[in-house]
Amino acid sequence: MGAHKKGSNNGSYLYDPLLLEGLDWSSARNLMSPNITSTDPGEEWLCVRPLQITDHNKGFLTLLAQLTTVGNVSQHDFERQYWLMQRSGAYYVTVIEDTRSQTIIGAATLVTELKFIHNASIRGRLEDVVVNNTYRGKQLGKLIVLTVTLLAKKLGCYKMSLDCKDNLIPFYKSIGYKIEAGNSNSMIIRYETAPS
Ligand SMILES: CC(=O)SCCNC(=O)CCNC(=O)[C@H](O)C(C)(C)COP(=O)(O)OP(=O)(O)OC[C@H]1O[C@@H](n2cnc3c(N)ncnc32)[C@H](O)[C@@H]1OP(=O)(O)O
Repeated sequence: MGAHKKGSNNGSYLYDPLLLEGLDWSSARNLMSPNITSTDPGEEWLCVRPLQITDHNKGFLTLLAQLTTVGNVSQHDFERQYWLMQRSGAYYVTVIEDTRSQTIIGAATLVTELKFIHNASIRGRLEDVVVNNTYRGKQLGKLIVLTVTLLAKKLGCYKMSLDCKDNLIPFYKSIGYKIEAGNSNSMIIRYETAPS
């Protein structure tokens, strides 16, 4: 399946950046005004691309700290996780860089999960969505979520799902996500030994 093929990148990206070039933005045409896309994000200093190993030095973890607890993640820890993700082929961590300051200002992850069901298909999960608070309200949240959502479709996922706080339901509804009656509960067990 496409999602788990080794990309043609030389190791400098988490996944093949060419995957972001052929996304079909036609279904998102009415969801944003003006119409921005991953290849045309509206400003020449904005770049939507796969995570790179050098993003540790571009504030990627500082950005994630605006989403949740990151903890003490050294460069070594970051790089180990990066290579494990790249080797698995299932992680599509996607970022927005402000190239003027070489800072990561937005991120979202598509995690793909191989299935036996649905004709041995793939499903997608949306994870770790965040936009730097000084850049919010400019459609970059919609842009990064739609980018990985369209990528999931392109990779052949039969569905994409997410967990979010109640106050974000309108945000996700505005870009096409739905609460399915009787089928939208999220349940959890938290393990005390692991950070929350
Ligand atoms: C699956 C997950 O990862 S859920 C976790 C989501 N991430 C977070 O909660 C981290 C902190 N929050 C953020 O980083 C940002 O607020 C985001 C990513 C949720 C939204 O980023 P933004 O760049 O501000 O989004 P964008 O400008 O595209 O906003 C789109 C719309 O959603 C609305 N919206 C954005 N954030 C919120 C919010 N927290 N609550 C309610 N509505 C919101 C905006 O008002 C806007 O509406 P409009 O188009 O009618 O004006």
